[in-house]
Amino acid sequence: MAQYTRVSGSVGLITLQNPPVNALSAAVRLGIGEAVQRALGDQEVQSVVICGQNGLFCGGADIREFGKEMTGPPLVPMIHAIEAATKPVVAAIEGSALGGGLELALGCHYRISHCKARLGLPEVTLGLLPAAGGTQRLPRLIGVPAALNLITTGHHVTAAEALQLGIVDQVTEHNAVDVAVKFALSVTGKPLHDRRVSSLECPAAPDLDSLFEEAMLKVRVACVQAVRAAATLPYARGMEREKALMATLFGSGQARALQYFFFAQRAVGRWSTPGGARWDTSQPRPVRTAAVIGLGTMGRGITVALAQAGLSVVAVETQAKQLTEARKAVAGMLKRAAVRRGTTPEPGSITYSDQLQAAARADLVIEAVFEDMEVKETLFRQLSAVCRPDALLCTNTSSLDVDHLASQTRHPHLVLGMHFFAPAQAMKLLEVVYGARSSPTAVATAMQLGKTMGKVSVAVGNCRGFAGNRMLKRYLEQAFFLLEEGATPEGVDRALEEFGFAMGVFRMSDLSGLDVGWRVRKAEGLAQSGLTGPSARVRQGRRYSPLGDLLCEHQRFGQKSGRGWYQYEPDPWLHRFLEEYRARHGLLPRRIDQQEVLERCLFVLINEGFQILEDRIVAGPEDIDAIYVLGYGWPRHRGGPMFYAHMVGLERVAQRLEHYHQAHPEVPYLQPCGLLRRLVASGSPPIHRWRRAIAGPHSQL
Ligand SMILES: CC(C)(COP(=O)(O)OP(=O)(O)OC[C@H]1O[C@@H](n2cnc3c(N)ncnc32)[C@H](O)[C@@H]1OP(=O)(O)O)[C@@H](O)C(=O)NCCC(=O)NCCSC(=O)C[C@@H](O)CCCCCCCCCCCCC(=O)O
Repeated sequence: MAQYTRVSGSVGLITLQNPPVNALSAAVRLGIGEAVQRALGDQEVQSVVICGQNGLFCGGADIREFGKEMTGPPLVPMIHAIEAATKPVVAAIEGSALGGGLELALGCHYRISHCKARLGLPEVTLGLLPAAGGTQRLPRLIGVPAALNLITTGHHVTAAEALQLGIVDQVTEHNAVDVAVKFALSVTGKPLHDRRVSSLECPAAPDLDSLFEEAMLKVRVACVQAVRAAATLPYARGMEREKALMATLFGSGQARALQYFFFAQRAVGRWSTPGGARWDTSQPRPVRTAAVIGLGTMGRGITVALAQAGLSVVAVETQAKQLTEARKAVAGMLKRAAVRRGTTPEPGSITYSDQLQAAARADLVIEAVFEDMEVKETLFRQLSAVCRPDALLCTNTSSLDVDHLASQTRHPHLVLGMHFFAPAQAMKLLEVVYGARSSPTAVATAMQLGKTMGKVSVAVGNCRGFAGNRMLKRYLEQAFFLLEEGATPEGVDRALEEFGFAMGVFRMSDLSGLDVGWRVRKAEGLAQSGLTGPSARVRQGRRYSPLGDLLCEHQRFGQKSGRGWYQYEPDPWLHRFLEEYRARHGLLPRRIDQQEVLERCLFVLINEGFQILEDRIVAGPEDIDAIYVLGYGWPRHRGGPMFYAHMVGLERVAQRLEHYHQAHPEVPYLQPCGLLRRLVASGSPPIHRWRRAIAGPHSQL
């Protein structure tokens, strides 16, 4: 797992070999330790170079080993042995040096980096801290302020930035290993004491105390405490502190959730459908030219996302005024993004037209017109006539029936949903919605295109609301019911925000606009005005809350109209309105605590997630978790709704749902769904076994 060779006569070359990212697994650590001993014991060898195979230095500790019993030699003494070596050791950094990978490089006496490499200590994003000396060596090398920034944010830096900060000694455009070998020859025999980072004094910085106090407020407390130890304690005591702090983090729920989510985001790429199509047997088609139809907010964002991914984009809008505004808005978005990245915008890849005919030569078309079935039906018929027969026709609908739209075209196997989240140029999530007739190639092509745009694409079956909005509906309804029963928007939002959501459900609803859901409910025949008496709160045989509809009837559409669930000016209207509403319907308000808010809103959403798994709308719990963390603001440090259910315990989730169902029998989906009950009955297997437990006719449940 680490190859040792001698090159250029006197340089021992140690190559980490653990594809795909040369993570520091037990075997790699063992291999490095043995290779270092060999190099130091070899009389012919005067200096050593450490590199990674396949152009990537090292992605850090092997995260898959966390949570299991540690085997193999530990990392910290191995890095100490490298630093203590009496022959110069040079790290040749290509690709990435992250986490333990950078800590290994910091233990070397010199670091040479390829110009395209990225370096960083991202442990904090996994709920950990850099505990292989990272919190002690980096501040000694680049000073406390810069080290604190890198360690507490987990940000990666480019090779040029690393050179400026003093993390690396040289940056090259050539083969970094060749350059490092030459460099190693040139430093043979030079004194090493000043090159051992652990022996350096932390550079003095003014007002360190207030810097630490300020950083403490930004929550990465363990990281800050570890770096403070570097600034105030001798190296050996700092290392003890680093280890003790890491031990408190290691088994924490947050660390487990963040590490789970790291792999979940990657697992969704290995998609499959109940029809048997799979990521590894389906070939994506190349997409060079894409057309976007409809240049409202979503269409503009999608145009930018496609252009930034290097595609030629044909942007079509039939209304002249909207087209002119869109052209300006897109140019502005591209300019701002280029300024942020320090590049120049390339608007040349976008052509604009007011004619659908302009989409005729596109490989793939994404429509983002008004969310109305009739409008979209007509458009799909037109696209089917105008576009190439092999063009993929995609809809950005957030809830309409993809199969129905496919049936309007001549080639239904080439029709898909590509559900972007606003703002489309920035949000990481893409739901790729396959219909009953979508071909595996079509799914693979849309999934690949999402990846090219830098998104996490999740394959989702066609159903009302797909995965994300279908679950959201249950969550929103519970929040409305809680208001009926005595809760306030502030109280519900507070509970959800303390749980970790960036925004509670009512604040989120105000931001996205209450009229959007109202329009959908009207189209579904749910929202009806003027109903009174008990029938006002029952629709289609189930409990229904018309509160959202009533707010819209009072022109309270959220932030866009200045008022929604909140008033953006002093106005006691909403609480009075709720009191009158409860009195009118004979509802006795009661005190609702935070636990009930969380259980009602979150467990019902989780229950719908289990139903979605059971319906085979998605292939596994990771899909739902990726959708909720990346698209709906579920706190990442809680791993996603399905991981949260696993952490809480399936039995408890099922029990609490049952409890609420007994209290509210008119809400059928509070009843634990079949899959959840079967998982509990089969002993609540851990989340990584659910996929297998659910799969196909051979289900173990
Ligand atoms: C490296 C990347 C930038 C590459 O990106 P790319 O897009 O090219 O590829 P993918 O991201 O798709 O990855 C490909 C593939 O590889 C898997 N993978 C990536 N990184 C790792 C990894 N580090 N470990 C394992 N597997 C990895 C990935 O999952 C993909 O496979 P899949 O099957 O899922 O498709 C990019 O991959 C990336 O950013 N990687 C993560 C980088 C990172 O976060 N590194 C930090 C790791 S944590 C770390 O290094 C900790 C160190 O500080 C050392 C700690 C020392 C511990 C000492 C402990 C002492 C304390 C005592 C504790 C007490 C214990 C007790 O009490 O029990």
